Amino acid sequence: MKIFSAQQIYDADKFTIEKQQISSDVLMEQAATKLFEWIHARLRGTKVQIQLFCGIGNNGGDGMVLARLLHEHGYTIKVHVVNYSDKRSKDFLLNLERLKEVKVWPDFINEDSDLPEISPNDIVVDAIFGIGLNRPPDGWVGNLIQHINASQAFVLSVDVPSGLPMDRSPWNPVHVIEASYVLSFQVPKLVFFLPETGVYVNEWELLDIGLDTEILDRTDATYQLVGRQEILPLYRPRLKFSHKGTYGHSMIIGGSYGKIGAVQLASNACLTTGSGLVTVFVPECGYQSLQSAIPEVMVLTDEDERNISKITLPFVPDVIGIGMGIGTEEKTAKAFGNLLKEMKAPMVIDADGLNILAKNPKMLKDIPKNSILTPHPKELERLLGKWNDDFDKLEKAKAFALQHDVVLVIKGAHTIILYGDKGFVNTTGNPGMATAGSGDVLTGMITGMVAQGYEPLHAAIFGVYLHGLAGDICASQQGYEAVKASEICKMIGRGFMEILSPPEVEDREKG
Ligand SMILES: NC(=O)C1=CN([C@@H]2O[C@H](COP(=O)(O)OP(=O)(O)OC[C@H]3O[C@@H](n4cnc5c(N)ncnc54)[C@H](O)[C@@H]3O)[C@@H](O)[C@H]2O)[C@@H](O)CC1
Ligand SMILES: Nc1ncnc2c1ncn2[C@@H]1O[C@H](COP(=O)(O)OP(=O)(O)O)[C@@H](O)[C@H]1O
Ligand SMILES: [K+]
Repeated sequence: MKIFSAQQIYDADKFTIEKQQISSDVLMEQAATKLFEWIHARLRGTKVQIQLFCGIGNNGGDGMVLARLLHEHGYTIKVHVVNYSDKRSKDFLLNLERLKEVKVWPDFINEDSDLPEISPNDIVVDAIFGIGLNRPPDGWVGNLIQHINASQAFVLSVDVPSGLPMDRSPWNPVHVIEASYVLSFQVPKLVFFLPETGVYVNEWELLDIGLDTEILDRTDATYQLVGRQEILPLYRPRLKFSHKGTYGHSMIIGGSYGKIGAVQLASNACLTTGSGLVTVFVPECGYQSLQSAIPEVMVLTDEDERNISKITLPFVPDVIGIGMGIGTEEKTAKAFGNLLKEMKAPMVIDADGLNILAKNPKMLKDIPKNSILTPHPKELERLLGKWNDDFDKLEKAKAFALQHDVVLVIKGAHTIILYGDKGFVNTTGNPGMATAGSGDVLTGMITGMVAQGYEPLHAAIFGVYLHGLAGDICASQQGYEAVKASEICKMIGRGFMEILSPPEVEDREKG
């Protein structure tokens, strides 16, 4: 699903109005009717007080229409106009008049007003700012936002949490509505998925407000949200007359004394994802444990007991997954550097493999074509240097991926895969996966997908989605805390099955 920028949303708005020959207030009425229907379906007339805080732009206009519809259906409402500017939008004014016509008189809040009382049992509708926010809210508006956040009431944000800009981090982190639920119009917004701004969005859902499908189809979005719909077409079915050679030979290189488990997790995940053959290359000390833990995996060892010092491969693998638990010893860095020079096979580079690259940037030019890098934020910072905010991070990361012609997987709650000028935002996964070794499992999985012939970008997108899905299945069975990397690995098969035939109620793509 495409993620639009604010400008693209305004353009789609304009196009729809022109093509469908409607006036902008009709679109506003449509949007607010969807909001109303959503609320009405859940409250069914419950006698709860709904306090609507409406700005003076079109987000506030949506709030005005919603207030009228709620009033007409007998709900108890209180309407506040947050009067932060005298540049009121045309449709806000129109709908303010329509609200007065049904005898609802909003109170106007300005700099000098007392903060309205909000009970924890109230429902707050936040329609102060939408995607038009382009400068910091005034101090008193910020205070009102803090007051709403402190109320413990359920806060339903219209389109986006007020105070959240669409293209940068907030000016003041406490002057943003902490939404219990966001009902967002038509398309998801990138801010919902980034660590600095996603925290304001507890849950979100899209409302189809009837923007024209032609413009939605035609608009080229930089970022896409990846759900099952995007994953299913990438799936490569196993063929009846295939054999293990059909699905590639993966090489997993990593480990050091005390960190052989990382290789065990990665190679097991690689096999479980479907790689036909898997060989690992580890320091001598890893031999026994690997041979006894995973009988399906073949083991090659370095001449060094504790660290990788010289990588000699007796065959050319289809893909190499490298870096987990490998350490950053000088001899290891050298061995890795030589491998990069000699090897043409694509690589999936993780963990200390990335740290070695960050310390030795000259090695970057030797990364084989079609390779994938899987940093977590700290590893990414070592590669890129510091960034100002999440948007700056994405720009810098995109430039890095382009310059070195790699697929860059930025791991996190919503892992983002960057390639060329495009980004793919993952929707699966959960905080249970913040656990030792879950990244090693991911590296093994992506390696296994490349081995089977998935294009590198598809291997990364599919692998990340499947990894999160396996983690979600684990969490659904035993709760977040008990999720362990080895358990994620055990659920890979179930993950595939769920992609191919999902359970009846599918709600994983919600925020
Ligand atoms: N296609 C869509 O998605 C539709 C969007 N609509 C609504 O329209 C909203 C956007 O409306 P607007 O463009 O009017 O913008 P907002 O309602 O977000 O903001 C109001 C206006 O205040 C000004 N402003 C920005 N930051 C300010 C600040 N810190 N202090 C004071 N003034 C500030 C801006 O000039 C802006 O136009 C959307 O979020 C959505 O709620 C709907 O009405 C209908 C269709
Ligand atoms: N809060 C979270 N929500 C969803 N996924 C998460 C969360 N925390 C971590 N993950 C996922 O778990 C993995 C952690 O990887 P990493 O930090 O490299 O772990 P390790 O080094 O222990 O293997 C990544 O794929 C990341 O996306
Ligand atoms: K809002």
